[in-house]
Amino acid sequence: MTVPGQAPSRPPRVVVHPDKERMARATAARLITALADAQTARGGASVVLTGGRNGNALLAALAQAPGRDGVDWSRVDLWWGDERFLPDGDPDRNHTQAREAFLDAVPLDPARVHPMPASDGPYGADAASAAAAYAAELAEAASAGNTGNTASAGNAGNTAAPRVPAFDVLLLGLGPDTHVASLFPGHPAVREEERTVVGVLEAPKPPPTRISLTLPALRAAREVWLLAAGEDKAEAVAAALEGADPLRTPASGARGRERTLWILDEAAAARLPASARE
Ligand SMILES: O=C(O)[C@H](O)[C@@H](O)[C@H](O)[C@H](O)COP(=O)(O)O
Repeated sequence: MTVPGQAPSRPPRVVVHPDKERMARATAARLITALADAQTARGGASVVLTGGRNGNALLAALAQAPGRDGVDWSRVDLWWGDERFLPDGDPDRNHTQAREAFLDAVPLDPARVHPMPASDGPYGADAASAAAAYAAELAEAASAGNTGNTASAGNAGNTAAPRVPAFDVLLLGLGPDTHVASLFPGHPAVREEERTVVGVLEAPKPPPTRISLTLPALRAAREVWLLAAGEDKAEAVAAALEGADPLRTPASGARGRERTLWILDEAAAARLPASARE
């Protein structure tokens, strides 16, 4: 039995594209189809965006995609899996980069765009309070059921567990150290089982202060798509797909309730056995 909020037993699937440009274009088409299907089934759709080069390349491809009007963007909720805790508009913020790549290209409903707080916002430099505020925003959306579906996150069986929407698609980039979102190997955030969003201090990837969804929150998504391109990711991809301990290999703990999809280019797939590919 699959317990909401816990890793399901269905194994991840792997798709490999010839190079990172074609990977971005194909993933944009795949995302358009997934969101249009979600809208047909449930009225709205929700997607969790990721920072990093592959996440931004996907958004740029989405802005250019011929089929993008197949989605009613005014009925899409956009969330973020993590954020670099910097002032609003800082060029290194994931929100700023997403805005430049995509957000201004489609008719989104501003009320359904949910950036994580900035370090010059109401919580000042207090990343923990900013994270708690984002957790509250997620919980409110979950209880309002604004995507028509919600899921528990946190300790299974605990009815007081925090909740997040059952995101239709949650996107994650992959670090060479196997981090996803801002969950770095061995860091306290990767051990979090109760809270859905945490402040992350002393991250090994700059900037050091970040906000991140936790593994239980990531696992509330219907579908988790992990994006990796380049040979520097090949070892991390192989380790995560071998099912290594998520405390040391956070990517292996990122599973969707219905599907986990690894989307790779040839270079990132180089260390996988042929049997691991679709
Ligand atoms: O804000 C961030 O830095 C990220 O969300 C981070 O988890 C990123 O996705 C990976 O480090 C992969 O980044 P690349 O795609 O640039 O390799």
